[in-house]
Amino acid sequence: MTPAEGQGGSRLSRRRMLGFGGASLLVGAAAGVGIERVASATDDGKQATASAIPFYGPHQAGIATPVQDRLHFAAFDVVTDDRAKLVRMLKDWTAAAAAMTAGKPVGAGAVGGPDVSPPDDTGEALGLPPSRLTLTVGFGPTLFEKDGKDRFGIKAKRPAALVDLPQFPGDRLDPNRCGGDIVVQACADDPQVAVHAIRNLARIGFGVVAVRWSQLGFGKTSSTTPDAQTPRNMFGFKDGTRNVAGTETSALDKHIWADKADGSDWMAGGTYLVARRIRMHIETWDRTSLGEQQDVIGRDKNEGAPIGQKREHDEVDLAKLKPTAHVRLAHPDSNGGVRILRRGYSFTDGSDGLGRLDAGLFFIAFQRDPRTGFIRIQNNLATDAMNEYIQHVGSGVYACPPGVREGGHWGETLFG
Ligand SMILES: C=CC1=C(C)c2cc3[nH]c(cc4nc(cc5[nH]c(cc1n2)c(C)c5CCC(=O)O)C(CCC(=O)O)=C4C)c(C)c3C=C
Ligand SMILES: [Fe+2]
Repeated sequence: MTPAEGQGGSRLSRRRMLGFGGASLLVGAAAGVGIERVASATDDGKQATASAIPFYGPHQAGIATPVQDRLHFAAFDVVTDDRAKLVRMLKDWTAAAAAMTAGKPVGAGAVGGPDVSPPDDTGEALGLPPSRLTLTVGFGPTLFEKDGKDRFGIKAKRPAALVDLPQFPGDRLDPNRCGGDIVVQACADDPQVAVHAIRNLARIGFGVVAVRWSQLGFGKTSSTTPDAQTPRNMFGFKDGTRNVAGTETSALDKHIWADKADGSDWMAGGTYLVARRIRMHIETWDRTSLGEQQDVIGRDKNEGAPIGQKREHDEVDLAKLKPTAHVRLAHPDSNGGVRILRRGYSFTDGSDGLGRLDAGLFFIAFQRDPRTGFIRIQNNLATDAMNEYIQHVGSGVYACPPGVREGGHWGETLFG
């Protein structure tokens, strides 16, 4: 396997057609058509090019990147014990991810190939711009060891920070919405682009991985761009006011990016992702008075200002908030100064059979170490007044490796 094979989308696809879906004939012609279509699709409008987020770099995109409108988050189980097959798939995923984030189809494309084989790309993103698609990969604790078995010879490389999350008071976790060996976070401004990306990765991974659970999200509940208008969550409050901004380089280095000094060389430049599916009891909240809602959050509902202040971005005066206010308990000053980068989305999956909206927050946070980040804060939230209105029902923790260099692939620092 040469580096070029591992990286170049079209060259890789020509050799790996079977892996992408069975097409192996007339590949040169098919690839030609695919590339031409890509060119016309992206040349049509300047916006298409402008809306591509670079895939390669020192850190993975989709973390400090300005938050996109939509999410498709998928956790996969690895269904083989064959390390070579897993690495092969990660290389194929990388080539596909690099293509899709640039607005190009997977492999030889969706059309123009041989009639007798399924196309490399499923086609629903044909003609759509990149839509700022980012694909971010993470590795769960079970990739390193599952049922006492070191399936891929990487047990010794499990970072100390990749701890299993403890059971928190009030958790009602559904095992079918927890864990996973590998996770992919797809974010884009167009839901079709995000869904297309996950669908094609799942298809490429057939026989190596299987989707364990997934989550769609809309209405971002965080901001990594403080100048932009802060979005609102399903409780109607501005969410993401105080977050780590993508431009805060020193805060990112201190609180988000892992370092060699943390003990795992292969994770330097990476980070740890904690995901929680949090059901919000909307009907109960909607019967709660405005004053009580504001006391629960610790901010006013209109402006988003901290209680006792006037403007959204005014400093929080913790003493002015109720001791059980969410913002007071989550604030860095209540948690040893730690900061996390929140990147969650709202979800609604219709109603729950009892007439209640099945809705909530798909909480995603990136941090340098979950022990001092999410776990510390979540423990402090044990007395949060908001707990009466929410329930954690899904969970996962994953090590997100550093970004991919051109010619490299996802998992290179771990498996290389
Ligand atoms: C363990 C971490 C956190 C969980 C879980 C969590 C759930 C959660 N949060 C809201 C709504 C808001 N959170 C806000 C601020 C905020 N929340 C966390 C952490 C968790 N939230 C932090 C670290 C902060 C920032 C604290 C600070 O520095 O001031 C806010 C206020 C606006 C903002 O600053 O973003 C809201 C609103 C919900 C609804 C929820 C679970 C469903
Ligand atoms: Fe919060």
